[in-house]
Parts: sequence; C-alpha cells; structure tokens
Amino acid sequence: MTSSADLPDFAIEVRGLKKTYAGSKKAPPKVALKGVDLVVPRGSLFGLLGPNGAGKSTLINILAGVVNKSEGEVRIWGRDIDAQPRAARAALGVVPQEIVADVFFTPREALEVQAGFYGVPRGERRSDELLAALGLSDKANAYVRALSGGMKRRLMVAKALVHNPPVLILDEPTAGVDVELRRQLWEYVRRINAEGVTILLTTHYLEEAQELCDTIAIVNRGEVVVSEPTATLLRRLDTRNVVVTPDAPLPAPPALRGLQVAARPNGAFAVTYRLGEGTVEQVLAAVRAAGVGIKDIATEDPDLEDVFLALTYGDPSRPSPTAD
Ligand SMILES: Nc1ncnc2c1ncn2[C@@H]1O[C@H](COP(=O)(O)OP(=O)(O)OP(=O)(O)O)[C@@H](O)[C@H]1O
Repeated sequence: MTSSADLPDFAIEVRGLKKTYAGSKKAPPKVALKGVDLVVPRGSLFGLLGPNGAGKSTLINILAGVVNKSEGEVRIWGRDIDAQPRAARAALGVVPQEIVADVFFTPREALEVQAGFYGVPRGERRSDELLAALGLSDKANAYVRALSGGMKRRLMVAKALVHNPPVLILDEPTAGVDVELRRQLWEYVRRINAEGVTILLTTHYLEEAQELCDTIAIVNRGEVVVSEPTATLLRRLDTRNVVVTPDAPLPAPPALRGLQVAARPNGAFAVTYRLGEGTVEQVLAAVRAAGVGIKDIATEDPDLEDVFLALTYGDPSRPSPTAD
C-alpha cells in the first residue's frame, strides 16, 4: 500500500550537476551546466526559464536519460538515475520540444506502441482515455500525418503519459502554438497537476510561467540564478512603472533626473521608480517640471520579464555604482 509517507518530498532532485560537451577538431569543449542544484517539490507546477543556450535542454535531456551528465547526482521520484535508471525513467514522461510524428501509426496505435515500449500490460492501458482527455477521440484512427500541428502536439502529450508517470516534463510545449491550443494545453496541464502529477515546464512565455507556475527557477549560462515561489520572485523587484501619455507629441521622452524613462508606443513613455524611494505623485511632478503636459497615466506592477532581466542581465533601473 502506498501512503503519502512513502512518497518523495521532491519529484526531481538535482545536486552539483555538471555537463561539458566534448569538443571536436573544429570546436572546443562546451560547458553547458556548471554545477546545478535544483529541487522540484512533489506536486508543484514548476517553471524553468532561461535565455537561449542557458542549459535548459541539456538539463532536461539529462533527466530524460538521453544525454549523459559529466558530474553530479540526479533523482527522479527518489530514484537515482545511475543506480536505478529504469525505475527513474519509468517515473518520468517527457514531451519534447520538436514534434515527432509517427507517420505510420494512427494516434491510437501510436499510444499502444508507446505503452508496449514501457511494458504497460494491455489491461492497464488507457489509450482511449488519453485520446479523449486531449480532444483526439474523433481522430483516434486517422493517419497521424493528416493531423494538424496542434493535434500532433496533443498526441505527444498523450504519448508522454501512457505509463502514468508521476512526473511530466514539457519542453517549450507552446512554442509556435496558437492561442486557443495554448489555452487548452494549459488547462489540461493544470488539471493533471491538480490530480497530483508534478509538472516541470520550460517556456519562453514569461507571462505564462507567471500565471501558471507556483515555483520558478531561472537558469542562465549553466547556473540556476534563482529558484523560489513565483510570488516571492515577483516581490524581489521593488519597482513600479508609470506610463504617461503626453497631451502633445514629444520629439523624445523627457530626461528626468534620477528616474529611468523609456519610450512606449504611440508617443507614451514609461517612468520607473523604486518603491520606498518615490511615489506616483513625485513622478508626475517631475514630468510636469520637465514641461510635459499629461493627458493620461497608467501604473504597472513588475512582471516576470522585469524580474528576469534584472536577475540575468543586471537591473537597468538601478544606477550603476560610480567609480569614485
Ligand atoms: N550536443 C552539443 N554539443 C555541443 N554543445 C552543445 C550541445 N548541445 C548544447 N550545446 C551547448 O550547450 C549550451 C546549452 O545549450 P542548451 O540547448 O542546453 O540551452 P537551452 O537553455 O535549452 O537553450 P534553448 O532555449 O535555445 O533551447 C549552449 O551553449 C549550446 O550551444
């Protein structure tokens, strides 16, 4: 019998993970992961963010068992990938970034073949349930090559779930996917997460990570820059923007002493101030003192994009330290 006491605290546990890709005659060795420590709590919907080349795919591919690590320890559902590779892999479903279409199978066959690959007994297979859950029932017997891109992507999610893994990794699942499909996919991801599946997803859609994920880790240049609950991460950025629409067109946004000013579309400009060091009133006074009449204002809270930029590229709203 399984009680929650038997379940691991962390669905994924990564300690001191390093990866250097071997060089070739033309290219020197490439360090992709410099020593990553990361824990994904059981039950979480965890977002892994990072710029291109940060090391996200390398990390995911090591978890999935398709890239060998150079150093470090990895456990999936408490199972060490070196000591118990099969058991570790059985606990994991992976939806890869690229669409891989099984052109010779129908969706139902593709799921059956995948289930066979994982050794799921016939009586325990749930191909039809997965097809229904992902809105593919009426395509169950169609040629996969006749499916739209969105349907193929949903089929890949179904394939990753045939063996009922407690942990699901989605590698950029909504890249190039239309808004409606993205919404459906996220709805499904939320649902299975609520049913207990731990989700790790990588995405470039920062807004979505912010909306969807309870915990977010940011990876940059092979290192984890930060890993914490989404709300904590957002609180790190103690700035606000005031977006001002002037009452007459300006040749350029005004320069305001001690404040960061950035142009916005349609002649508007955003003024960033630090909480505790300024107020909206002071910003507006500075704008008026610069001779700008105000037609309209709006205030903005920081979003993940701001946090991300601040953590990975240095905070542009913070004055750089003077050299004297
Ligand atoms: N097979 C490989 N051989 C050599 N270098 C590689 C290999 N795969 C990745 N790299 C390098 O390792 C670094 C990390 O790449 P990785 O693909 O893990 O980043 P990423 O964060 O997933 O980027 P993206 O968002 O573009 O997918 C990059 O500098 C990349 O060029």
